Amino acid sequence: MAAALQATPLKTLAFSRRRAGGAAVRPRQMAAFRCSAAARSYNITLLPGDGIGPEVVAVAKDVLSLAGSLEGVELRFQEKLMGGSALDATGVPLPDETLAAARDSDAVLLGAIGGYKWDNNEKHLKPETGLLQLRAGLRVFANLRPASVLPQLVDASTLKKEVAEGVDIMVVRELTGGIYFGKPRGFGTNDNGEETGFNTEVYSASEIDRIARVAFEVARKRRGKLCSVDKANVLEASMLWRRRVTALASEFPDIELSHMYVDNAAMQLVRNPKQFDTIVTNNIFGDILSDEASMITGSIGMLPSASVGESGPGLFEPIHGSAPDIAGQDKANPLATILSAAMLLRYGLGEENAAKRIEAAVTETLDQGFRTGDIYSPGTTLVGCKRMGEEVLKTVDSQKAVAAIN
Ligand SMILES: NC(=O)c1ccc[n+]([C@@H]2O[C@H](COP(=O)([O-])OP(=O)(O)OC[C@H]3O[C@@H](n4cnc5c(N)ncnc54)[C@H](O)[C@@H]3O)[C@@H](O)[C@H]2O)c1
Ligand SMILES: CC(C)[C@H](C(=O)O)[C@@H](O)C(=O)O
Ligand SMILES: [Mg+2]
Repeated sequence: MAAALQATPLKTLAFSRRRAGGAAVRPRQMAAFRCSAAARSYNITLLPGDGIGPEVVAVAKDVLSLAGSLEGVELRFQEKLMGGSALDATGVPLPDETLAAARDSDAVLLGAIGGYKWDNNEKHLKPETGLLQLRAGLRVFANLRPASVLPQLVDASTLKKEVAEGVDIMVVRELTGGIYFGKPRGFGTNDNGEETGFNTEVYSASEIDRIARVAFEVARKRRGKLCSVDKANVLEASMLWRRRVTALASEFPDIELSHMYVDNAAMQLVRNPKQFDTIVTNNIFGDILSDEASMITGSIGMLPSASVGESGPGLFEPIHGSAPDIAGQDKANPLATILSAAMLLRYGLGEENAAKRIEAAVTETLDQGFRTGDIYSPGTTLVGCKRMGEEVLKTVDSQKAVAAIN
């Protein structure tokens, strides 16, 4: 396992805006092989999805493309159906063709899926089921969700300035196990003849070990603190989780490991978020806590994510959903998707300089005062999704972006 980790981007996962840079990044071996003939060139599968997904992916694609070309990287894009739009066109939320294209590419950028129209579909015909199938199909078990409060956005946080300022958390969420995938699940009838619905939270020791190892490695490249979040006072799956994580700690003596129950963690995140560095947790707790952490940073529209496995392409997506309430109105904040594109370059392709260009362009655009509605505060300039994208595009080649590389 340790050897396998070294041959993959997992070894390099240590995203922190403050500490970004300098880390040796190994691109996918296949990607490196493919690009040996020409300059560096990669195949990217775009899955715009539903709602605001196509709006934010269109903007992020342009930024990704420009940052790549400025660094001598050719990115070839192919767009595939996914989620509700795939259901409408093909009858399934993840067509075989989409999964095959994703598997065969060097990295995948997803917008978001879902919407009112499909909310009452049967489970196998839900857009969300397609997303779970995609994550499982790509075997991307480690989901990194960085929540950092940028100085420009302290005022957008719902927390007091002194609480939010300087927060820099990495949530490492297990993504292909737990209650999302456990069996048995379904609907039934109890002894009273009443209808029931049930799911199973189940983790094997090896599933826990592999995500915990990733988290220890991530913590090692950050501030050396790892908090494992569980519900070991009640749930057997969490009891095993805590035992395995504790046992692994002896391999990482330099990491300060702590454990916290998830209900307390939810409370501590808004009481004193600065106490956290790296958090490792299961699939469902990670889903919930990362949405909560996103609000500390100002908006869910700011949080990117990277999902990676032991081999194969990574999946990069904002943590937010399809936001049907604002879809089609050019109101969505594209920065989470743009920052996901930066994670794609760094962790998916090993193109650190292009990633830094994008991150610098985002901070520069915020410095210039441009804000979408979700992060707006008085004195700043309110813009829509497209305009925000244009402003970021203009700064990908700015002096600040170039300085970020050198
Ligand atoms: N990865 C995904 O594709 C994903 C993630 C979460 C939810 N979903 C799906 O999305 C649909 C809507 O779910 P939801 O409403 O619970 O969550 P959501 O994240 O779509 O929206 C929650 C709130 O945040 C706002 N918001 C989200 N992203 C934003 C952005 N980029 N800019 C500005 N505001 C933003 C929305 O307007 C809404 O008020 C559901 O079908 C759900 O299953 C998909
Ligand atoms: C849409 C849903 C399946 C998904 C999840 O629960 O993982 C979403 O909430 C997310 O955070 O990516
Ligand atoms: Mg979620």
